[in-house]
Amino acid sequence: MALDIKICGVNTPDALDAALSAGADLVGFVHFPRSPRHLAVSDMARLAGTVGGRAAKVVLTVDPDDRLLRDLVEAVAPDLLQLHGAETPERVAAIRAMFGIAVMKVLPVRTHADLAAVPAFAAVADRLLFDAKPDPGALLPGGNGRVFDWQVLHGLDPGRPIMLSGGLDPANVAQALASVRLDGVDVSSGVESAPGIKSPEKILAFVRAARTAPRFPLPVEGQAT
Ligand SMILES: O=C(O)c1ccccc1N[C@@H]1O[C@H](COP(=O)(O)O)[C@@H](O)[C@H]1O
Repeated sequence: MALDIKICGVNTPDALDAALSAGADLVGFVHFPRSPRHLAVSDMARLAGTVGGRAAKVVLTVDPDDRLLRDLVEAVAPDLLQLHGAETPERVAAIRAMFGIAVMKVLPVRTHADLAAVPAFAAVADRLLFDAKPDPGALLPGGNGRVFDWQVLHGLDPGRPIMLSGGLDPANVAQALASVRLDGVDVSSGVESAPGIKSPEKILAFVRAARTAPRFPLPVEGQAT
């Protein structure tokens, strides 16, 4: 499967240009007022309206109510809804049914025990995104630049595309892709020069590093492919 590369927290035309010209497959727009990447519905609609089919549009929300989702869906016409809160499998299924839009559920991970809910979410979500679990009381549920032990995902096969996020950057994304089987990678703070300020150079370096990385499982030396 081709690798999906998502640049998230895109909040300006320059950041969007950088992500699109670097060749990102998905661009993420955050609606979460505490985030330095937050976009109001109308600002998101304006920015997302310029994507023009060059990448999939992802709207990120945290425990959204139906009203907010309806406003975002009408204004932005996303290709994918990223649910980054404590949404239950029942809520994920309801949102998917209500809007008829693919849903990516985020699962926060620190240890193997955090994967217990994978089958329940795999049954209702189109994709799963594994992100580093934030510390209790953290201001943001994601976008914290924290890495978790990728080996926790080793051997995981939920029957849905798997994306990885959490502290990825141009320097470590190749290592992540070599470590476990992934269908996609997602980055926000690792391609910024300051919180909420995307760096075009880092975006390009991230996409290049991810595109050229050997992916798990790596070929065994001397073995025919
Ligand atoms: O980016 C944010 O501000 C954010 C706010 C609320 C929920 C999630 C958020 N970001 C997502 O978190 C992961 C990991 O980000 P990072 O690369 O470690 O900075 C990613 O999916 C972001 O889109």
